[in-house]
Amino acid sequence: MKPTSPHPSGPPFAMSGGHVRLDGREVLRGVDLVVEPGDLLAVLGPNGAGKSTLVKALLGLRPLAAGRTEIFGRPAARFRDWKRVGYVPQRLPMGGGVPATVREVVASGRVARQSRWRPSSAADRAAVERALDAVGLAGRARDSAHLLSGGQQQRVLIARALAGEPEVFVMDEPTAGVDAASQAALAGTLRGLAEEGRTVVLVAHELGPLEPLITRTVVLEHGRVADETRRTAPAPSLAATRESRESAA
Ligand SMILES: Nc1ncnc2c1ncn2[C@@H]1O[C@H](COP(=O)(O)OP(=O)(O)OP(=O)(O)O)[C@@H](O)[C@H]1O
Repeated sequence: MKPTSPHPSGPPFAMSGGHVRLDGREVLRGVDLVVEPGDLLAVLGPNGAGKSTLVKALLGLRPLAAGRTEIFGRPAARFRDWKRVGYVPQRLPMGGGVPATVREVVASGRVARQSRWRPSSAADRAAVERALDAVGLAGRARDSAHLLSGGQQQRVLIARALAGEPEVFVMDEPTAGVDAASQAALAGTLRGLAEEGRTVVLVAHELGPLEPLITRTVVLEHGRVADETRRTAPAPSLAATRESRESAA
């Protein structure tokens, strides 16, 4: 994987005063959150607190009723550089379409890097194989993804995001209903991402084996940030980046 961009145009995510209304109910109620490069941030909180809504809003998948949110310095609605962001949804969308193999699902993570003018290359194929290896599914690459266990399907989704080699990962409950082997595989993957200085935002009920890797937690309750803890300082170079940005603001 390539290292994190040395010239980020802004923090991976910055939300200020974020409100989201769903079915007439305020589900997020004035959230301020800046995700710094290199953060391994866990969004915690009880059922219905708004955790999934927060990460979807950070990605621009839930429009804000008030406030603003930016991805790498651009308003989420106008952000286009999706190869910088990898999203791991809660579960594999299994429609009635043709069953895809594990490799095909993972290869779809390269789409933001391809175009009509630049079809699949050796680099794309190598990234897909690395991602399959990283989650321990290289031996299942030809299997139908929908025949795998819930934990293995979760690993396929993580591999799909890894294959895109983004700078920042957003994972919605990657540990929910996942077997111990898949949780351990995820912890190993996160350790590798942390060592590379990648940024991860993940939603979780319980951290389990991920606990020692998390550098920062945000606890949501009733759509507000009820508690925020930084466990580890960001790397000095990243802290310096933030200071210079703050002094420029
Ligand atoms: N599409 C939707 N339309 C209407 N209400 C929604 C929608 N999605 C979520 N909600 C409601 O918004 C609230 C927050 O939901 P959200 O999924 O963000 O919470 P959460 O903290 O992720 O919960 P969980 O831990 O159970 O996944 C809940 O009360 C939920 O019922």
